[in-house]
Amino acid sequence: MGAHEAGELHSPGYGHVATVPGWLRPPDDVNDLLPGLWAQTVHRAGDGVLQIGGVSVNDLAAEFGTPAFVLDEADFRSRATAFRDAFASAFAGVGGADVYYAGKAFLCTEVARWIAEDGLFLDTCSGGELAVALRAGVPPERIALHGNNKLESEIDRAVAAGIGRIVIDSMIEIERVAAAAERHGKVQPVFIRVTVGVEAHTHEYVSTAHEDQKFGLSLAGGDAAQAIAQVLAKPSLKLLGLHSHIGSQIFDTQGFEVSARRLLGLHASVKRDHGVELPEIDLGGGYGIAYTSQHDPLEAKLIADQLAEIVVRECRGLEIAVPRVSVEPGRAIAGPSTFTLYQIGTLKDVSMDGGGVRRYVSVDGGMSDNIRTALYDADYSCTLASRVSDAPAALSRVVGKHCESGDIVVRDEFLPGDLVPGDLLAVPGTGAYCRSMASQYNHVPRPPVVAVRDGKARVIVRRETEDDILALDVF
Ligand SMILES: Cc1ncc(COP(=O)(O)O)c(C=O)c1O
Ligand SMILES: N[C@@H](CCCC[NH3+])C(=O)O
Repeated sequence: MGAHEAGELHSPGYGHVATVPGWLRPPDDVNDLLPGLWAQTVHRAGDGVLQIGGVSVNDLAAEFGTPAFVLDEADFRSRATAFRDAFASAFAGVGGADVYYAGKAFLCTEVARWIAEDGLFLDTCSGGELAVALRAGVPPERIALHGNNKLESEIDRAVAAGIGRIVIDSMIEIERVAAAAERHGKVQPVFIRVTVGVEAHTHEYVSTAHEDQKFGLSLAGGDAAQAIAQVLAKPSLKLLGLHSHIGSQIFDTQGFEVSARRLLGLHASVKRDHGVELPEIDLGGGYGIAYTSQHDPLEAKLIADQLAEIVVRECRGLEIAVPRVSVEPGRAIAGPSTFTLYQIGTLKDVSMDGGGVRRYVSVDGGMSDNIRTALYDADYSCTLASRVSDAPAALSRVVGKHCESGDIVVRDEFLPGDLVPGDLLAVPGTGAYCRSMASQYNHVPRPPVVAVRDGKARVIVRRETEDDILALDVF
């Protein structure tokens, strides 16, 4: 099957004509797994059935039901340790570096344990995430707390637990954290989140360092400098460093370079203006992953080496010592580790406005387990997982079971033309910001997370039940 003109594609054998993105091409073999999108152990076994961690998806569906998030433990942990090692080696001999896994991407007690066992740190951004981290036994000094509106109760709990850093996000919060530290008779280590004025090349909703948004204290407007002076004047706070996170799903280091340069400039001014050499700096997370063939992510080693080069060069120019650097990758560790396993319920060929027919493949989940397509126009890909097929590919749209026409999981994909109800579909790259952003919309219970390793599967987040949902109602 050859490539067609961008924009209009014909699905041989089915007469489907559909407008699709220019980058989408019919595959040579519809059973092929696109490289770079799947967790490391995923492949088709001899019988054609998708396997992960040595377990067949048909067995997983039979034992755990669908929809389910299926997580390759070895993949998750090897990405985490790859970041740990890449940053340790890139910053060895200069200031050193720490990797904070951003738990907002996906967090549960078991994952928090892996993070601690594997020698990473953990970035939390709510009382709930902090509770998971503490229950998992993550050493408090290895935990960070973020958030633009941390509740006083969250601040209190974090200070009481002795967490390693609270990232201050507003002037008001300086007083709140200082008061909590005084109450507990402690000196709380803090960072200040700085808005460095960078327009990250990503979706507006996940871009976080331009001026007109809710996070951080402005560098250009002088709020950051004012916050630094106020924090330094508080005996119950210890300013460890400055923080910047420019956004998420970013593929080039340009934005990080501008951000690091501005942050280090401010860092140097603290020494000049206050005579204080801050020991650390935090460059945030945001490294992109591949959801489709159009994405080309950077390897952890390349990211670490490039950031080290930028930081060392800037520090040399500013004639300051290289501070200890931390980064906060979430998506790049969790995202590729997981696919969502769905069962097909209905199939429908629908006439399109401009002529032609589009095949709608409805699955047993949808926008309640993956809101990213509706929220950010995110692109995903998918494959028939429970068998192989030699039927010609049909241009298809995978949709959920919710009460909205925007309930789309995979906007455009070539799937075998002979799909039937009961077939299983797998959508890769759903380890980050899918389970963590899941809802109970339409009272659809949230799927479990099943971790697979060395031929064994176990539930690490159980499936929600209708009883869980009913139990919330007071009547
Ligand atoms: C402060 C902070 N750190 C880290 C992250 C993790 O980002 P990502 O999952 O894109 O690496 C985020 C989310 O964008 C964030 O807001
Ligand atoms: N939830 C976003 C990322 C937000 C990152 C958190 N600051 C996404 O799915 O892309």
